[in-house]
This record gives sequence, C-alpha cells and structure tokens, in this order.
Amino acid sequence: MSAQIIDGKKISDEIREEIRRETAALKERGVQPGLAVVLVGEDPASQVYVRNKAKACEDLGFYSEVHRLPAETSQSELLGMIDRLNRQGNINGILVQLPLPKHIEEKAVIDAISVEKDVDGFHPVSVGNLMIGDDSLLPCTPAGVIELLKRTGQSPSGKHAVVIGRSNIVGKPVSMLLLRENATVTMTHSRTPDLPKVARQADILVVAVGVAKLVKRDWVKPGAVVIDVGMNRLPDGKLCGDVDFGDAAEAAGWITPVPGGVGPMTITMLMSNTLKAAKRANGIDR
Ligand SMILES: Nc1nc(=O)c2c([nH]1)NC[C@@H]1CN(c3ccc(C(=O)N[C@@H](CCC(=O)O)C(=O)O)cc3)C=[N+]21
Repeated sequence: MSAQIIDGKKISDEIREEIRRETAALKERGVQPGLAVVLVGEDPASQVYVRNKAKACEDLGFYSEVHRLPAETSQSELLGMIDRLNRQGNINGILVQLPLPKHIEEKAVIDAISVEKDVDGFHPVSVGNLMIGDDSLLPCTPAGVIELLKRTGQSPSGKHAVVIGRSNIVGKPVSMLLLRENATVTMTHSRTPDLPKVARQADILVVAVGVAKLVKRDWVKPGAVVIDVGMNRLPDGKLCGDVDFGDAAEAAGWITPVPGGVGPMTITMLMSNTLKAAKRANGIDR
C-alpha cells in the first residue's frame, strides 16, 4: 500500500478540542449551545447515532435533549414538537433523525425547522444559501469532507474533483462546496457512461453512492485523494465504505478509511453548526 491514511477520528478530535475551548469561553458569557435530537421509531442504527450525538454534546459542554417518539407518532404530533423546539430559547439546533417512518412526509418536517436552528443544513433556504454562497449552516457530511481535505493540506483549489453520487444530503452539496473552494467539479452518477474512466481523471475523488466496495484501484489516478462517504453494513455486521480500501490504496496518494474517516467528522460538524447557531442567536460574531 502506498497511500497515506486520512485519520478522520484524529482530525475530528482536534476540531472538538477547538469547539470545547470556545464553548467554555461562551459559558463565561452566559451562553450554552443547546441541541435537540428527535428520533421517531426504534431503528437500531439510528439509536446508536442518536446516542453518539448526545455523548458528543455532553463531552463538549453543550446542553442537549433527546426526544424518542414511538413509530406511530403522527406527522402533526411531530410538527407540534418541532414548533415547540423552534420557540425554545435554550435550543439552538434541531436535528430530526432520518429516515422517518413512511407515514410521515420528510419534506414537511424539514421545512418546519427554523432556518436559524437547521444544524443539518437540509432546509430549502439553507440549501439555497449554500448555492448562492451566503453564510448558512452547512450540511454536516459535506462540510466534514472539505474540513478533512483542508486539514490534510489537500486544498481543493485548482484541483479536478469528481463526485460520484448526486443525493441531496451528500453528492449535490459536496459538489457545491468543492466548487466554492475553487475546484473544477464533475458530478457523476449511475447513468454516467464509463464511470471508472471519469473517476480516473480526479485529483480528488469523493464517493457517496451506497454500493459497497464499488471503487477499485483502476478507478483512481495515481496519487489522487480518495474520500469515501459510504457506510454499508456487511452481512457479518462490519461497516464498509463505497471504496475497496485495500485495492484503491494501492493507487491513491491519500485515502479515508471506513470507519474512522468521514463518519466522525459528520458528528463534529453537527457540533460546530450548533455552536455557530448559538453564537448567532446571541449576537456573537466569530
Ligand atoms: N437528520 C439526520 N442527520 C444526520 O446527520 C444523519 C441522519 N439524519 N440519519 C443517519 C445518518 C448517518 N449518520 C452518521 C453519522 C456519523 C457516523 C459515524 O460516526 N460513523 C463511525 C462509525 C460508527 C459505527 O461503528 O457504527 C465511523 O464512520 O467511523 C455514522 C453515521 C448521520 N446521519
């Protein structure tokens, strides 16, 4: 293996230390960032993520509330809870864990969250702000990808970035952020002809498709940076990314592992957004 591993856990810990310090300073001024996490239903994977988010809050000195609602909760009950959290002064960020049960319309729920408290960056106004370049709360996983690149000394500026996957939560927003960082961006997806050939042109390859081990060494330009956003649960219970790590690492210059790459950054960016929202709510500039 020739590639250097991008240690998302370590970089994430460094950023958390910065957030912890800033939070302590804010507390001196009587401000404590507060996050509300809402979970509908009992999906086991979601339970784990929600627990990790609450743990991160505690670790950084944030106030947090976790609302666990039964799977049968109606859409109007959930909207009622969001309305209360929107008006609750000690809450700066609201995260409704996705996916939601089928009888609840995700769009109605996302639209109901106040833009100032939209720490996921999923609200249409946040998405629009991202597109225009206004300073909104950025979606956590895409923001984490950019942070990983910058803190590894691999600034996207002037590079050719190829993004595989066009989802609203990763592919599209990460492409927009890369563009904002002055990369030349190619967006690809399942209908792109000869995907390996396009991928091979990338200086920075970001993969977010949800297909385990799709990307092999012949998809990777020698020396390229490979960022794996995939999170696939294998039959044996192990987590694995969209990149065949062992194989792609033979060609890549830098590569993120799964777990321990993008995942830890997602939660850290959520904390960073909550801190930012708390500062804004209290008229404190960064
Ligand atoms: N409204 C909403 N916002 C989200 O941000 C959101 C969501 N819904 N629904 C579910 C997905 C998933 N997600 C993860 C975050 C961190 C890890 C993470 O830290 N992963 C660790 C490993 C965890 C493990 O071992 O299971 C890692 O990659 O190293 C994983 C998954 C946030 N999501």
